[in-house]
Amino acid sequence: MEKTSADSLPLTVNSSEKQETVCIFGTGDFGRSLGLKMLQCGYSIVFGSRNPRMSSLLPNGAEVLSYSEAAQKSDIIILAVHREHYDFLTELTELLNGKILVDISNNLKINQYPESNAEYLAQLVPGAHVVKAFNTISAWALQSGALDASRQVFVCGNDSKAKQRVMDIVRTLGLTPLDQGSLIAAKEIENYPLQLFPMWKFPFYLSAILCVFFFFYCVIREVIYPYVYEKKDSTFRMAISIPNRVFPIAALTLLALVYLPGVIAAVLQLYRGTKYRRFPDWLDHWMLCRKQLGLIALGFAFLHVIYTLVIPIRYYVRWTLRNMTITQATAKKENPFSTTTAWLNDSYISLGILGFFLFVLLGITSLPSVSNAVNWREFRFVQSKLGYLTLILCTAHTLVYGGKRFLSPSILKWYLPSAYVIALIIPCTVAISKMTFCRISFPGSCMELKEPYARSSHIPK
Ligand SMILES: Cc1cc2nc3c(=O)[nH]c(=O)nc-3n(C[C@H](O)[C@H](O)[C@H](O)COP(=O)(O)OP(=O)(O)OC[C@H]3O[C@@H](n4cnc5c(N)ncnc54)[C@H](O)[C@@H]3O)c2cc1C
Ligand SMILES: NC(=O)C1=CN([C@@H]2O[C@H](COP(=O)(O)OP(=O)(O)OC[C@H]3O[C@@H](n4cnc5c(N)ncnc54)[C@H](OP(=O)(O)O)[C@@H]3O)[C@@H](O)[C@H]2O)C=CC1
Ligand code: HEM
Ligand SMILES: [Fe+3]
Repeated sequence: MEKTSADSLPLTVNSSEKQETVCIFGTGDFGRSLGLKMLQCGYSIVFGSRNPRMSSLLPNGAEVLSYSEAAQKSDIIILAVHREHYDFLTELTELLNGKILVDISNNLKINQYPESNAEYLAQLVPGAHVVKAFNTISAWALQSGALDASRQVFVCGNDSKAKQRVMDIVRTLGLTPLDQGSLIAAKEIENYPLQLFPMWKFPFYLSAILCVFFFFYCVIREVIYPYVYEKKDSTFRMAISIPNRVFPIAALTLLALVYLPGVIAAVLQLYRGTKYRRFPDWLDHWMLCRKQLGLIALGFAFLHVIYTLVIPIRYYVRWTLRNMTITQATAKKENPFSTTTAWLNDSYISLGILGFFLFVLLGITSLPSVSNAVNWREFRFVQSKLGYLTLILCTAHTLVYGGKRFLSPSILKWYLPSAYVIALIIPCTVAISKMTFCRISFPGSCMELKEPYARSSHIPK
C-alpha cells in the first residue's frame, strides 16, 4: 500500500541533501513510531511486513512491501520484531548478506536467553553486520517527543563501519549514541530497560530498615516507657516528635555511610600495601551507590528541617510553654537567663543550618547539568572535602544538641540511651578515621578515584 507524498513532512535536515533509504521490518508499535520519527528527520522509509496490504496506521510517506522486497531497497534494516519471530529471517539470509541489521529488541526477563538477542540474530544471519541499538528508547517517547529521560541510545556491534552508520542515524534523530563496544556488550544493554533503579535498591532498603528500627526504638523510650511507669498517653509523639528524631538520625547515618566506604577502601589499600587490586564486590557496589545514599540522606534532612520549622505552632509545645509560665508565676519562682544554655542552643541550631546549607550544595552539584559544568577536581573538592565538612557540621550539631545531658545516666530508659547517642557512633567513627587515615594515604590515589564515577556514569541518572 503506497502512502501519500512525503513533501509535506517537516524536515529537520537540509532538504536538498538526499537522505538514505532505511528499511524497517515489522509494522508494530515500535516500527511505526521509529518510522514516523525517521520520516520527520528526512529519511525515506520502506516497511517490510508479513501482510503489506493489511498494514494500517502507518506514517504518511512510507512504503510497505513484503519482507524480501523491502530488504532489497536498503542496506540498513531495522528489525522491529520480537526475538521469538526471528526465524523468518533464515529464508532471507542470501538477501541480507553484507547488510546492516539493527537489533532493537528487548526481553521480558533479565537473562531470559543464554545469548543476547543481537548475538542470536548474528548466528541466524551470519552474513549480516548486526548492530544493537534503540532498545532503551520507548515507542511512546519516540512518538510524543518526551525524550528527556531517555535520550541515550546504547550502540554496540562488531563492524565499526556499520556501527558508525547506525550512530549517525541516532544523531540525526536528535538522540545521543553511546558506543558500548562489540556485540558482547549487547547482553548488558538488553538488561538495562529491565532494571528497576538498580543503584537505588540498597540505599532504599537501608533507609527503610534505619527508619523502622529508630521509630520503634523511640516508641519504646517515649511512648511505652511513660505508659508503663506513669500511665501517661504519649502516643501523639508518633506524629511529629518521633519522626523528627527518626528523619535527622537517618540523614546523619546515611551521610556517614556515604563516606565510610572511602575510609574502608583507604584502610584496605594500606593493609594490602597496593592500590592496584580490585575491591571486594560489596565495597565496589557500596562505592557505586554513594550518590544515591547521599541524595536519600538529603531528602531526610529536608524532612527534619520542615518538621523543625513547625515546632512553634504545635499545640503540645504552646501548651507546655503556657503551663511553665503559669506554674512559675503562681510559685513566684524566677527562671534566670542562662548564657551557657543560650550559647549551646544557638550553636547547635547554627551548626545545623550550616550543615544543611552544605548538604544542599552537595545535592546541587550532583545534578548532571551542574556536574557537567565543573571539572573533575572541582567536583571532587565539593563532593569529598565539602562533603566531609557537611558530615562534621551535622555531627557537631547533634553533639552540641545533646550537650550536657549527653551521657548522663538519667537519660537511660530501660538501659536504652537516647536514639541520637546511638546515631552518633557511625558519624564519629567515620570522621575520626578519616582524620587518622587521610594523612597516610597513597600518593596519586586521587587519579585512581576516577574509576568508580566513570563506571557509574553510564547508569541513567
Ligand atoms: C547530597 C549528596 C549528593 C551526592 N552526589 C554525588 C554525585 O553526584 N556523584 C558521586 O559520585 N557522588 C555523590 N555523592 C557521594 C559522595 O559525596 C562522593 O562519593 C564523595 O566523593 C565521596 O568522597 P570520599 O572522600 O569519601 O571518597 P573518595 O573520594 O572516593 O575516596 C576516599 C578514599 O578511598 C580510596 N579509593 C576510593 N575509590 C578508589 C578506587 N577506585 N581506587 C583506589 N582507591 C580508591 C582512596 O584511598 C581515597 O583516599 C553525593 C553525596 C551527597 C551527600
Ligand atoms: N514498544 C516499545 O516501546 C519498544 C519495543 N522494542 C522492541 O521492538 C520490537 C517490536 O516491538 P513492538 O513494535 O512493540 O511489537 P509489536 O507486537 O507491536 O510488533 C511486532 C511486529 O513484528 C512483526 N512480526 C514479524 N513476524 C511476526 C510473527 N511471527 N508474529 C507476530 N509479529 C510478527 C509484525 O509486523 P508485521 O505484521 O508487519 O509483519 C508485528 O507488528 C520488539 O523486539 C521489542 O522488544 C524496543 C524498545 C521499545
Ligand atoms: C536548617 C537546618 C537545621 C535546623 C534548624 C535543625 C534544628 C534541630 C533542632 C531544633 C533539633 C532538636 C529537635 C528536638 O528538640 O526534638 C535538632 C535535632 C537534630 N538534628 Fe537538626 N537541624 C538542622 C539540620 C540538621 C541536619 C542537616 C542534620 C543531619 C544530617 C541534623 C541532625 C539532627 C539530629 C541527628 C538531631 C537529634 C535528633 C533527636 O534525637 O532528637 N539536623 N535539629
Ligand atoms: Fe546499590
